[in-house]
Amino acid sequence: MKEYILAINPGSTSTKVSLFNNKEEVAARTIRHSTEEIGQFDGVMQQKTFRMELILSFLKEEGHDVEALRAVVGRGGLLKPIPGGTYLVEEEMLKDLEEEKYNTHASNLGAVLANEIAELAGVEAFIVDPVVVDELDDVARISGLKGIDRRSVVHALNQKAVARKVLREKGKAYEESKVIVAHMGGGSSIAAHNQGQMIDVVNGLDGEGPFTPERTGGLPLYDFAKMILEEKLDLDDIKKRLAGKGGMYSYLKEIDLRNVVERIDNGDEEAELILEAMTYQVAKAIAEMAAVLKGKVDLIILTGGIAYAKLVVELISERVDWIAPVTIHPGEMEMEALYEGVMRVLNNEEQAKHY
Ligand SMILES: Nc1ncnc2c1ncn2[C@@H]1O[C@H](COP(=O)(O)OP(=O)(O)OP(=O)(O)O)[C@@H](O)[C@H]1O
Ligand SMILES: CCCC(=O)O
Repeated sequence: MKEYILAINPGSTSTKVSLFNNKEEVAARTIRHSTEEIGQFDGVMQQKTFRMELILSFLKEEGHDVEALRAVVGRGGLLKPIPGGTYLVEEEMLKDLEEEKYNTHASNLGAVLANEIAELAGVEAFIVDPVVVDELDDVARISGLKGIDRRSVVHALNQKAVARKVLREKGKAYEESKVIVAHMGGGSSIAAHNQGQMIDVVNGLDGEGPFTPERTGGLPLYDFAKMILEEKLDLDDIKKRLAGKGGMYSYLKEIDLRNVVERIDNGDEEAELILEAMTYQVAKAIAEMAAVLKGKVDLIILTGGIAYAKLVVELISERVDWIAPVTIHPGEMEMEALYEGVMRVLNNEEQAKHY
């Protein structure tokens, strides 16, 4: 009987898979990929077969066959700007992802892998709240240079799921609240949620806002332009410098924040300064979003893997808790949010959207 939902969340260093049945996560695995494993591929799309085989092995080892799947859902990637919701994976979407029309990102594989497995199972594939969910106010799109618009690239899936959960626990509705969510992981995004709409976001992928373990965030533009010319960097070099080899890694050769905290505990002053700078920049981005919400902020929520670090939470909170109370929700709820998104469609509470 077709009863299971398979959720697939491809990240830069891992593929997370979960199997759900009847509101229960019956099996889950985070398959880690070493730098060597990933390094043998030219790009993200070339990793499709490699990751697909790992997902099929997961299913087999958990004692399930693709025939048992009722639907497959993947984390949505860099697509054209679209409203939030659950989308059917369709040809045009796959084409944009496979051609990397809107840039490269591990999550681009979400729809592609979901589609491959759904085809084997003879069922439909979906994505939910992809990273390009666009609810920006028009004023937020203006960059300051005609010809370049700001765009919404944001951990929409986790930001919205966490905001809904935290607010529900406080007896408030997401659609009636004004919150700032800072997702801090390998990448970071900070968004102003105005009664259910992310009306502005600090988009770390495009080089805005705070640096992260591996990304630069915003840079002094003139000096970066000089660096490009002096070092004769091509577009691939620039992308790597901005995401992958930027941020904390460029100073400390470290992307695992736990190791940085350990270095600080052992008296490493450079590590202490860099960590303080990262939290300082996150705090500034939160305050920027407070201005977007005209100072009327019900809650600030810190989430993502980095929110597990007590020191980070303390350093950010002491700079922003004058704006609104700070709540933490470490880690992410992405797998659960993918499942819930699909079930809303399968239960006819919502219509699947077309790309
Ligand atoms: N318990 C912890 N204490 C401190 N830092 C942690 C902890 N767990 C994870 N991190 C840090 O969080 C970062 C990764 O966060 P996360 O797992 O959210 O990222 P990701 O899923 O790879 O990327 P993204 O969140 O951008 O999708 C790493 O720097 C990691 O060291
Ligand atoms: C929000 C997804 C893009 C990123 O990794 O920052």
